[in-house]
Formats: sequence, structure tokens, C-alpha cells
Amino acid sequence: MTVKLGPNRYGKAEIRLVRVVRDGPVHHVKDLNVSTSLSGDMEAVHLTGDNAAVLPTDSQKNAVYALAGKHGVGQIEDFALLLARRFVESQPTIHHARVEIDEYAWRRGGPHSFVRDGGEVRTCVVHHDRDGRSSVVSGLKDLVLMNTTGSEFHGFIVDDYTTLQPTTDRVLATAVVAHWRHAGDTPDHGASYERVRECLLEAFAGTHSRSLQQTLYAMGERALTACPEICEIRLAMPNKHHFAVDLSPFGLPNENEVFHAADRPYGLIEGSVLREDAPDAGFAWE
Ligand SMILES: O=c1[nH]c(=O)c2[nH]c(=O)[nH]c2[nH]1
Repeated sequence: MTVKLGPNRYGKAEIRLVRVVRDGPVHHVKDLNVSTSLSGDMEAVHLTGDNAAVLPTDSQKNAVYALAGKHGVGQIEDFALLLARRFVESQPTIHHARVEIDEYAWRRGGPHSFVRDGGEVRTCVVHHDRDGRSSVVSGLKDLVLMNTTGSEFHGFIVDDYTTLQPTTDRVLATAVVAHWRHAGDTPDHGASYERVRECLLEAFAGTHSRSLQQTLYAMGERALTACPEICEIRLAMPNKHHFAVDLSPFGLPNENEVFHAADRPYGLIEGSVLREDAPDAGFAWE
């Protein structure tokens, strides 16, 4: 039997970086979790243990801190591209770099004082290869949303195992994970992020929902319609079930007011919405 080396990559995962910008007495912070992943001439290290082509993951981590010190961080997409280009362009044995960044938000509490903002996380994944091709996927996760009415679910298949009752008024709650692909260069990733996020919130709140699938599509459609710089959005939305509690044993009514917020299992609704003429994704989603 003969075997061979398949696809492989390596890097430093979850490099925690906090960059402070001191503007006199007023400070600004960027709080990031950076993961690097490189691939290229890696036959020898796997097959014989020859490390000559390997840029150590420790050096990758140091580059993240050094480039943050030298250039600042700015928008996470721009910082990720800076890193990815640097890895590929400085090392002939590295043919492809993938850099993933999560950004944790801090709200200002004073000139140099901050309060960690909610659970929501801004994300990006960039790729750069030695032919000079790049891709940028921006996103967010843990955006927790709830509508206390305006959500129905009925008309579904009823088979031998169906016990779910149809409803015309339920709580709809989710924690959105969204990733969107840029059609070309996006000059201002910060403004683009704010626009897409706003569209997702507006469509969630403004859609009278007959299913979470319908809401998902409406959210993607709104983002693509309002943001010409993006060409595809992928959404993953858990259906965080809220079950009305039976209060009749206590002689009480429950007019959709008291719920058990179950944490699992949950429905998981996933889908993408893209322009008819979206360019080929290449390695963007890898
Ligand atoms: O919006 C929903 N979509 C489903 O596919 C589904 N399935 C289910 O049990 N509840 C729901 N709700």
C-alpha cells in the first residue's frame, strides 16, 4: 500500500493581542484573537522531519505582535491582509496564508477606561497566495436577537413522529453567525461592517416571520441589496426555542408570557444568499 501527504497547513491559533493607541489622555483599544495558517513546500517536514521550509509558529506569533506595534491594527481585514501578504512575500517556501481574526468590542467608560461590550464578536478570514490573489470574508458571531411576537410556524409536514403544534405567535430568538464575501476591493471595511450589521438587525426586526428560514433569507437579501460591495452572505442561525410553560396546575393562565428558554437541542438553520452574478469564490471560504 502506498500513501501520500494530503492537504495540510499549520500556524499559531488564538494569538491574543490587545493594542492600545494613546491619543494624549484619550486611549483607544483593539482586542483581537488572531489565528495564522500557512501552507507551501511542506513535504519534507512531514515525510522526513526536515524543517528547512518551516517558518515556526512562534515566529508567526511574534510577527503578529511586531506588525501591530509597527503599523497599528486599524480594521481587522486590513491587518489580516498585511499579515498574510507578509508571510507569503517574505518566505519563498510559504505559498498561501490564511489569517483569521476575531475582534472583541469595548465600550468607552472614560478617557482610558472601557467596559467589555456584550457577547457579539466581529470576525474576518483573509487569504493571500503567491500569485498575488487575495480574498476577504468579513463577519460577526454571537449576535443574539429576539422577537417576542411576529413569528409563526405552521403548515409543516406532519408524520408519525410529529408532536409539534402549529403556532401563529411565538418567540423567535437566535444567535446570528454571518460571513460575507466582498465582490472586489472594499475601501472601508469598518463602514461596510456597520452597514451589513444594520441590515441584519433591521431585517430580523422588520420581517413578519413564517419560519426562521424565511427570516434568514430576508436578512441576507437586505444586506446584499443595501451593500453593493458584498456578493455573498452565509448565515447560521440557531432557533433558540422558547416554550410556553403550562401554568394550569397553579390555576394560572399563560397568554404567551412565561417561557422556558431551552438551551438544547436547538434547530440550526443555515443558508447563503448571493448575487446571480457573484464572481467565483476561489479559496475565500476555505
Ligand atoms: O422556523 C422554524 N423552522 C423549522 O424548520 C422548524 N422546525 C421546528 O421544529 N421548528 C421550526 N421553526
